[in-house]
Amino acid sequence: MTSIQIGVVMGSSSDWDTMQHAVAILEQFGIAHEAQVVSAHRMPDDMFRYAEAAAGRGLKAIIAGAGGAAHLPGMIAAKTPVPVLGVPVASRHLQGVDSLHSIVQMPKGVPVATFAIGQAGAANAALFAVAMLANEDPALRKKLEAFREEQTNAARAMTLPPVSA
Ligand SMILES: Nc1c(C(=O)O)ncn1[C@@H]1O[C@H](COP(=O)(O)O)[C@@H](O)[C@H]1O
Repeated sequence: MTSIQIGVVMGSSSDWDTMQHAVAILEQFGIAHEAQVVSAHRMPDDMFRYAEAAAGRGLKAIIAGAGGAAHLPGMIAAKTPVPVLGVPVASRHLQGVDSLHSIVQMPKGVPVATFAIGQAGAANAALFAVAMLANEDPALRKKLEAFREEQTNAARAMTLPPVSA
């Protein structure tokens, strides 16, 4: 059995709409992963246990998404040396600016790599995790290069509609 390489955690099942875009990328690249709800606020003991066990379990990175007072990524980072990639989930009242600020402004010494708010940020966090793994995995590096080439070709093929104004 392949051991889990990337952990995906989120503060609530309401974050899944956003965070599933990270999981979709990991699936596309065939990365062994897990996804679950772990909240620093609502289940702090579970969050501590998850973070404390991460390195011993062989996780190479943890993608952590949360909205509002998004302390989850930072608190996980405080309890593990495994790299934490933070995804700000768009919140109901402040559109995720609160989430972004909560995640990005970590004190010196406890870094969280912070991505953009929402689905693109979730997908990019997963692509970043893939790029990290690809440093040690030539086959994965090839897949990533093919993905990027496809993206480039799609952008080159973009056309614009006629002026309608
Ligand atoms: N920011 C956190 C944490 C945390 O940081 O530990 N736990 C839950 N939440 C966030 O609360 C929002 C609303 O959650 P509900 O929809 O469950 O009320 C979610 O975006 C979640 O990430």
